[in-house]
Amino acid sequence: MANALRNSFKYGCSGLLSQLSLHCRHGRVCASPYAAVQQRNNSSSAKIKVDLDASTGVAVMWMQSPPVNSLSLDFLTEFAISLEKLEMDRSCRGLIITSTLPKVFSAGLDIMDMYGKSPEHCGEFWKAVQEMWLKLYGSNMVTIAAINGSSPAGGCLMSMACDYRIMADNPRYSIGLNETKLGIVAPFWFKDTMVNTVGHRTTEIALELGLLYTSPEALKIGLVDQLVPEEQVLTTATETMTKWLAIPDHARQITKSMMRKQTIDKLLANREADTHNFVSFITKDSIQRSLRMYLEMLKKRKA
Ligand SMILES: CCCCCC/C=C\CC(=O)SCCNC(=O)CCNC(=O)[C@H](O)C(C)(C)COP(=O)(O)OP(=O)(O)OC[C@H]1O[C@@H](n2cnc3c(N)ncnc32)[C@H](O)[C@@H]1OP(=O)(O)O
Repeated sequence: MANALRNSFKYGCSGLLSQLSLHCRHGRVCASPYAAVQQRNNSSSAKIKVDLDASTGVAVMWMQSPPVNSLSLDFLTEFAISLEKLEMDRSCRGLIITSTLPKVFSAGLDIMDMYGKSPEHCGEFWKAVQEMWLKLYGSNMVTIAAINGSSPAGGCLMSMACDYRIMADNPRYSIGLNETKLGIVAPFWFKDTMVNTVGHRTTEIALELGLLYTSPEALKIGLVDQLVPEEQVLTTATETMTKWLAIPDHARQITKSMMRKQTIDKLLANREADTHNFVSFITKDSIQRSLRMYLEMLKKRKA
């Protein structure tokens, strides 16, 4: 199944499901009758569960991949397929992303998918990371990250790709792009997404030092938009969604596109080179050593 889904990446942004779709009025993509039948049911797969409330048009995507919702190739494949299904479903206007796991929203990219793997695997993995970001950052839906735990690196990228971020008010939870701490470098589109969120100077300091911010610090720099007690993260996201959905879709979507298109187009124009760059960087012996040391550090910290 995962292989079949992954093959859909061959078609770029318009994947397997998009081939079943028709273009509707107002440029909104809608599903074929076949796909619509599929989408009305709430779907659940191994790592992601989606609950779509037909009465409100709001879907909640639960990340449920223990121990830490790391973004593995399989996870990213399921994520992209779930997102694409919702995108094509005319009844769905809003998406809330959250985690079923205690303490962790997402630990970011799965380090095991970058460590000791072939260049072919690394290339496939990176394309899936790009696809996740392209789909989420460019989504027509209102997207809200309900961050109910730590969200480093790729988890922070996923949150920043949403329209609004609500985080649990708990100083034990952290969020940020900490790549340099692993001895790796956030690519330009991670950097651009953060610049668009918190500004150039804050991003410069954050990226060079690989800073992880506690939730109060993240609010202060604007990396998240709101802090609430942990048990209220999802309800607040649902209330916030109602406000966003009160805005006519077409006006909000065009505005979103105006704000984000340039950043998206930059990756679209450089996708191959970006993939090549990642593969040649990540497979270097020195980088592999850094990743091994980081994995050992994670294990030691636990012991
Ligand atoms: C041109 C080159 C471009 C390169 C660009 C790369 C871009 C992005 C990079 C990333 O996203 S790299 C991932 C960075 N992520 C992190 O640094 C997070 C590391 N993890 C943590 O800090 C903690 O695990 C946590 C998320 C705060 C949760 O803490 P907790 O105490 O609840 O859990 P742990 O005991 O630490 O972990 C449990 C278990 O999961 C393993 N693990 C944790 N994170 C990852 C991960 N990202 N990938 C794979 N595995 C992970 C951890 O090692 C533990 O494993 P076991 O010891 O149980 O086997």
